[in-house]
Amino acid sequence: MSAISKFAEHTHAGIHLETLEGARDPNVRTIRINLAYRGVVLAAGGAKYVLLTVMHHDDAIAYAVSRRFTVNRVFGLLEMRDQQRIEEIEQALPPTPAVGLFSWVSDNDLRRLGIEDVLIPLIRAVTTDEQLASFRAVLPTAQFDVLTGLSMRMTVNEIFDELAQRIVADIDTSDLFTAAGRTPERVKLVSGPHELASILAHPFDVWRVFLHPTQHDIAYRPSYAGPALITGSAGTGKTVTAVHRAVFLAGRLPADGSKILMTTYTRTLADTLRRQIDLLTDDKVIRSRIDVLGADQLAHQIVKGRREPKVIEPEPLRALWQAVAADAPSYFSRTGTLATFSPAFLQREWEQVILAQQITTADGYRTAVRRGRGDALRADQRDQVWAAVNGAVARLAKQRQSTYLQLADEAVGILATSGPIYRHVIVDEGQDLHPSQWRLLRAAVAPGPDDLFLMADPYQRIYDNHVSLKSLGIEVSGRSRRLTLNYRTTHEILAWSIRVLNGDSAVSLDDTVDTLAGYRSLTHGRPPALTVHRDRAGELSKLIERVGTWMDDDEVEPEAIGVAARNGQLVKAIIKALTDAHIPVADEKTGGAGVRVASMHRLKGLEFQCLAVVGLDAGVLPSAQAVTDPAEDPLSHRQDMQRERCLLFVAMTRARDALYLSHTGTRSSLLPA
Ligand SMILES: Nc1ncnc2c1ncn2[C@@H]1O[C@H](COP(=O)(O)OP(=O)(O)OP(=O)(O)O)[C@@H](O)[C@H]1O
Repeated sequence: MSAISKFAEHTHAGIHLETLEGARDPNVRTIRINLAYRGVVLAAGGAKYVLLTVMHHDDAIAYAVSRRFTVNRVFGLLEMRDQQRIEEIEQALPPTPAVGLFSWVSDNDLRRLGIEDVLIPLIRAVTTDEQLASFRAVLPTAQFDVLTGLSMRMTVNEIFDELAQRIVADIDTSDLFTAAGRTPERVKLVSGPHELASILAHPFDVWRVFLHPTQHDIAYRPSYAGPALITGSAGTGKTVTAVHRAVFLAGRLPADGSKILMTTYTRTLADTLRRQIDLLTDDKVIRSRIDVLGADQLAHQIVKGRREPKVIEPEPLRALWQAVAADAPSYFSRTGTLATFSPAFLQREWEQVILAQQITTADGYRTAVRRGRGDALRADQRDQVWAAVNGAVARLAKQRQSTYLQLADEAVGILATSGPIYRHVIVDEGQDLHPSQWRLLRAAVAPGPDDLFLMADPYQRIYDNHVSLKSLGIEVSGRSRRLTLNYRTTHEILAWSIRVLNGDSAVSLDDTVDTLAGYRSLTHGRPPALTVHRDRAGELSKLIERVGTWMDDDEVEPEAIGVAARNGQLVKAIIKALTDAHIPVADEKTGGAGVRVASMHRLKGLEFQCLAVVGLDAGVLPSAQAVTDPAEDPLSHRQDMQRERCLLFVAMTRARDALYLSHTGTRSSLLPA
């Protein structure tokens, strides 16, 4: 800070900078920080300077001498390459192989995608993915990105479409400073020492400062004419992008009390969002304009303005449906046996058909379309279901209790008279919201430009809610964007996780079939480890060993370690085993810090440096309780299985650097071979 301040004070800043002999780039200089350290600086023209890095003296000189900066002819970006290393590699190159990794792409197509001419011979020599990966540190990032996409067999056109919005006309390739401004993922132009200090205060939260161009374009677009939908699979920075948008929009709000709502699936996730907003801005005015609430909290808060709502807890609710199902009449099933409706079936029918479509009469239910609800019901069965559901609703009313979905419906009614309460609504984890919650969000903001900004990943749908936004009056057509680069997980972990999805396709909230094309990670690491055990005790003792190694040998903080299992019983057993082994376990209730042990569902939206997913036995995953018997209803069975696969996918993609998997006895059929 003091070196930079001194530098800024002097009008003839250039005099503090030293040029270097033998530098690959004439514009690179170094600046003294103290006796031990030097900064490397790029003179970008017109008395503008870019601080590239700060290193020990000798390292700084070596860095400064080797790097070269150019302006990309297609995208106008400021790019850096390790010219010295490239020259060394080129000298050692064998003759261009007949079949290289990129033989199928013409030189012209490479150029069209922004690859520099000088790099083409090097690229032609690449024959394997590993070789390409080893070039990561020497090639300009954006060009390396393109090559990774090609190596994954994305077509030239697919990549071009991703990049098309970034093409710039009339580029002056000698104007480094303008190019720096076009490169927000690498360069941050600061207004002064205060902004610089706030950046240096959180060096590990790189996303606060540098967004990927697609993320940046999405988050900082001046305006969307209406609701916008951003999809992207796990770890592609949806939350980060949403947080940037929230702060950007909050900065533009008039000072008339207008507010932004940022909402997500649960209260815990809302807490995470709140922390991220606090990291991005310390401006109290901006902060005060953003409400962060879980979707249920929002419904509760609005109803609370009118009356004191009493929400039924999950356990009594389950008991209530059990009682209702026990009283319901029996019927002959498709296989000719006498059957009764299960409590889970009745509850799902209520939530997924009746509440979802706001059906209020028996006649309405008799003719309702039961999209995604498996086997058809005969008219007499529908009357039975209707009577049973009405029984449950009447019991709830008698107890003066409501479910959160009922509160959401009530809140919509309240807003219909009071009018919208937010200027913008931003939604994270949108794939799991219920139609009642969507109606509430729709009612919370007046239709118009920038009303709804929605983030969702249909491959991470782990509840039953399949929503068509259009049918709920939320039209996103022409305003959908996709994020494809995974910033969290290594290539090795991601490859395993994707295989769990088994090639299933998922329908997005805008009714299109989502695809994982181009979904990729740029970092590499160890492949996931999978261990098998004879009994649970053995499995848990290996888990303790694993967690111990992460903490002791790899020096990972306990809070950066997660352990996931499919059910609550296993979670309890793991907590006990870790506690007995004197490993600190996080406790949400007391706020105690430690390793986070939770069900797969509860890890949604979070991330861990090291993650263990245990108890992946055939009898545990898929969960028998959560999957309909195929003989009873094949369509529901398929949907339930896909949901279980997504759940495992969500769990595995919480891992950043290390993923450890284990099971006792026969492995789950959902694990890839
Ligand atoms: N541009 C970026 N630069 C650096 N890190 C980033 C960037 N974008 C995202 N990240 C990091 O990648 C990780 C995943 O980001 P984020 O949680 O926003 O993704 P997501 O799409 O919401 O994930 P999920 O759907 O799996 O919850 C986080 O650690 C985040 O800090």
